[in-house]
Amino acid sequence: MNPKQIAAEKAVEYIQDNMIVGLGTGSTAYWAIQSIGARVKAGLRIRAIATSVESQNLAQELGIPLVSFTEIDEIDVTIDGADEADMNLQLIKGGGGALLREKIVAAASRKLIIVVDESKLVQQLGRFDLPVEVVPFGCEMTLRKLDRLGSTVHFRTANGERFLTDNGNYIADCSFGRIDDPGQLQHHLNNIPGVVDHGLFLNMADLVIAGYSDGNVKEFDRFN
Ligand SMILES: O=C[C@H](O)[C@H](O)[C@H](O)COP(=O)(O)O
Repeated sequence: MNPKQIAAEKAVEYIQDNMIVGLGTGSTAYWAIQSIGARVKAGLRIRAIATSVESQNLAQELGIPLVSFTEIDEIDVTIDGADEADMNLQLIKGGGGALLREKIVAAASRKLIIVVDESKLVQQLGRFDLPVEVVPFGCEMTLRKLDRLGSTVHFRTANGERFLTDNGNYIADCSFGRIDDPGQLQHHLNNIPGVVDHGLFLNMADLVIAGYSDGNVKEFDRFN
């Protein structure tokens, strides 16, 4: 079994009957959705809310019942991936461009479980370029402001075009190098008009589950 699948299947053990479940996005969350789909088929009764069109489509294919925020105001548990997780459970997310919906879902969740393979565990955030979701209007100006924060920035592209998020925005990938003070960076990013949100998920994760290539799985909580 691959390490992503190992971590994802461990996380799915936390799901119980009657829960509202947040479905993450990406190649690790994919395995969690597959495993939830198999449990639903076997009789598990849950309702789910997806963090992207891609995850929503997968959930529908697997017969997982979906709800929207008009019907619920709290999510019991969300299982999502990450691009980096440090030992304080601070995260960089958004490598797949889904960070905004992921953050909305994470902020509505009583428990956020992050599933990763061992390569995502870092001492300090910043090796992975920080994805920032930017409104198209004035985006060149917004990019300059991100640049002035000390990053090397470029718009993400896909198939030769600017990558568009599910929300119709662009992603600016920002290379800050080692991020010594994520809280301060978050504050600066939140103050740039045109920045919708960014991939720093600070003090949001309750548990990180890491899968290892030797078949092991480890759980890290806030207090480790
Ligand atoms: O926008 C995408 C998400 O934040 C993903 O959860 C993150 O990029 C990790 O994806 P993967 O599990 O494919 O490495």
